[in-house]
Amino acid sequence: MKDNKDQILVIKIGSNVLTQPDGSPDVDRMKSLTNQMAMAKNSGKQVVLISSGAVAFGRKSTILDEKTDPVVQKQILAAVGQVELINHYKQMFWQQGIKMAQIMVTKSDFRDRKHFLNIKGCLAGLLKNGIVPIINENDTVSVSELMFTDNDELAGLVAAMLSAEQLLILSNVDGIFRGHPNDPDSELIEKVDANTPSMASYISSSKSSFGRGGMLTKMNMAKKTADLGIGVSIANGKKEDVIPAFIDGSLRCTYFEPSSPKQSTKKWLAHADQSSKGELVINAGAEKALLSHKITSLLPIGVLEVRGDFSKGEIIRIVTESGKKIGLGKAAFGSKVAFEKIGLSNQKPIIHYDYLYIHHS
Ligand SMILES: Nc1ncnc2c1ncn2[C@@H]1O[C@H](COP(=O)(O)OP(=O)(O)O)[C@@H](O)[C@H]1O
Ligand SMILES: N[C@@H](CCC(=O)OP(=O)(O)O)C(=O)O
Repeated sequence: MKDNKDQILVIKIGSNVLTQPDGSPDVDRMKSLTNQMAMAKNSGKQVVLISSGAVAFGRKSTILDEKTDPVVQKQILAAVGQVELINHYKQMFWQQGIKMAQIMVTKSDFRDRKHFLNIKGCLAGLLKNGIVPIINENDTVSVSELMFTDNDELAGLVAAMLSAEQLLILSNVDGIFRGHPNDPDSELIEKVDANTPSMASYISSSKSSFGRGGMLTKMNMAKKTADLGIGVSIANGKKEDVIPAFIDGSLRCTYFEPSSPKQSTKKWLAHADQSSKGELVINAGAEKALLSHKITSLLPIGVLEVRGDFSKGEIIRIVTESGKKIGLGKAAFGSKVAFEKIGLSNQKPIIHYDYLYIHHS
C-alpha cells in the first residue's frame, strides 16, 4: 500500500477472526487488531472499521428458550452481542487514547438517498474529528430480503461511499487460493486485475464456521470495488501484525488492483446517483450530442435550467426537458456560477468529458 497520509483505509473484520474455534470471543485477537488499527491511525490513516461478530459474541453469552422463533433468535443474539462487541472495542480503543463511535445500518439505508447522504455526512464528520467509526449491519431490523449478503457487501458500499483509497478485508485465510485453502497444493492468488480470468471455479462453497457470505461474495465485492478505483485486499486477520504488514507492503494476501483513475471516475459516477446534489436540464441539441457516443463535454450553451444548490466538484444529474435522467457528472463550477452561464456560448464545459457518465440505454 502506498504510504500516503490522510488516506481513508476501510477495514472489515469477519466473525471468524474475532472468535476461537469453539465459537467463544477471541478477545486477545481483537485487542491485537485494535492496537494495530491505532498504529495505522497514529501514522495518519483515517480508519473506518466494519466489524462482524455481534451474533458470535451473543451466542456465547445467551441461553435462549428453544421454542424461540429462529429469526427472532438471531435478532436477540445480535442485539445482545453487539453490546458486548462494541464495549470491548470501546475499552480497547480507549486504552490507545482513541475515541470510537457505533454506526448500525441496513441495506435500505443505502437505497434511500436521504439516509445515504446522512450516513456519508456523519462518517465524514467522525473522521474529521479523529473518531473511528465502527459499523455493523443492524440485524434487529434487517431480516431475510432486507439483509446485506454479508458485511463484505456493506464494507464495499462504505468504501465506495467514502471514495476510500484502500479496503482491507480480514478473514481467516491468507486470501483466495487456487483450490481449497486447506489443501497444501493450493497456491495463493496474490494479484488480481481486470485481465485475471474468473476465479469462481477455485472457490468452494464452504464458509468459515461463523461467517455468513463466504469467499465468493468477497471476490465479487472486491472486483466491483476495485473497478471503482479502490484497492482491495483479502488477508488473514489471524496473522500477527497483519495491518502494519499490509501498510508497509510486505503482507502476502490477495490484492485486487484498482482500475485506472480515468476509467474508475466514470464507473464511480455510474453509481453516484445517491450522492448527487443538483440537476441540469439540457436542451435537445445537448441531449443529441451527449448520447452520440462522441467525446463531448457538456457546455453551458446546452443548459436550460440549473436546479438545486451545489458546489464545484459535487455530483449533479443531467436530465432532458421531458425529465428523463440521462447521466451524471462532476460540476466544474458551483450552482450560482452555473446559473449565470446558462445558454452562453464560448464558455468552459460545465461538466468535462472525463467527469461525465451517460446512461446509453
Ligand atoms: N478458493 C478459496 N480460497 C480461500 N478461501 C476459500 C476458498 N474457497 C472457500 N473458501 C472459504 O472461505 C472462507 C472465508 O469466507 P467467510 O466464511 O465469509 O469468512 P468471514 O467470516 O471472514 O467473512 C474461508 O474460511 C475458506 O474456508
Ligand atoms: N451483523 C452480523 C455480521 C454477519 C456477517 O456478515 O459475518 P461475516 O461473514 O463474518 O462478515 C454480526 O455482527 O454477527
